[in-house]
Amino acid sequence: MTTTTQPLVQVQNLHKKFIQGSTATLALQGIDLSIYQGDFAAITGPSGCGKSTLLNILGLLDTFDEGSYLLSGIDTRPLSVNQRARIRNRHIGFVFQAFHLIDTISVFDNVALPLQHRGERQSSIKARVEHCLEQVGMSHRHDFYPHQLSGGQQQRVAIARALVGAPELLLVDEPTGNLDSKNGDAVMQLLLDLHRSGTSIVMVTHDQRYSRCANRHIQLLDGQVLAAQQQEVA
Ligand SMILES: Nc1ncnc2c1ncn2[C@@H]1O[C@H](COP(=O)(O)OP(=O)(O)OP(=O)(O)O)[C@@H](O)[C@H]1O
Repeated sequence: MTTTTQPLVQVQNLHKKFIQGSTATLALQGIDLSIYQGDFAAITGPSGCGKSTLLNILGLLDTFDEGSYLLSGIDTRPLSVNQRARIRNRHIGFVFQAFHLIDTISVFDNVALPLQHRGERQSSIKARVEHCLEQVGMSHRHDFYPHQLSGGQQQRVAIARALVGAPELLLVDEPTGNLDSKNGDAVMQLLLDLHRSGTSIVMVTHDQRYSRCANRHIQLLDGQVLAAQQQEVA
């Protein structure tokens, strides 16, 4: 698909430090990065290089110490906690390695949660949740509970939950990390289909097979961008 020149994500000179007791860790040390609408960007790098920290900041789940982060042109730095939560709910979908589904409610209710937080009408929630469950091939399990599903099925439901609010940006952290290769391949195929249908995706992965599926490859090392390049999709 065609990429436009409008950056969805524009990060400049981003720094993040964690203090734990007497130890300070410079997790991000001057990251510059632009993600465009229509991109599928894979972030790779050795353990501890700052991949999840960067993804959490892009998802407004964490803050940074120095630098700037514009999301769709909005300066995220001065936003209040409530404003961040609202933008997250409206513009960003998050998929985690560990799924993070709520075990005490059904598949349908898990997927509906982001729309319920928006206060949408029940009839439109129902239609949208059904559509997203259909999209990830999980309609037949809508009244199951998460613990009654396989890992691959749970990840599909988590993807449906991330998609339900029609986010501009899907952030995906090691989506296949807890899956066997068959389920991992199926989840990756689903992400590729979503990208083809117009979703912009940033994905952290350790798996080279999957990073080759992306059209941009961003390599981190020690909290810095080692290389960022366009690539032919494998
Ligand atoms: N909450 C925290 N408190 C203290 N240090 C942290 C915290 N979160 C991350 N770090 C440190 O920041 C560095 C970057 O961590 P991060 O989780 O971003 O790495 P990563 O590249 O995602 O690693 P992995 O591939 O192993 O998941 C690590 O050295 C980590 O120990």
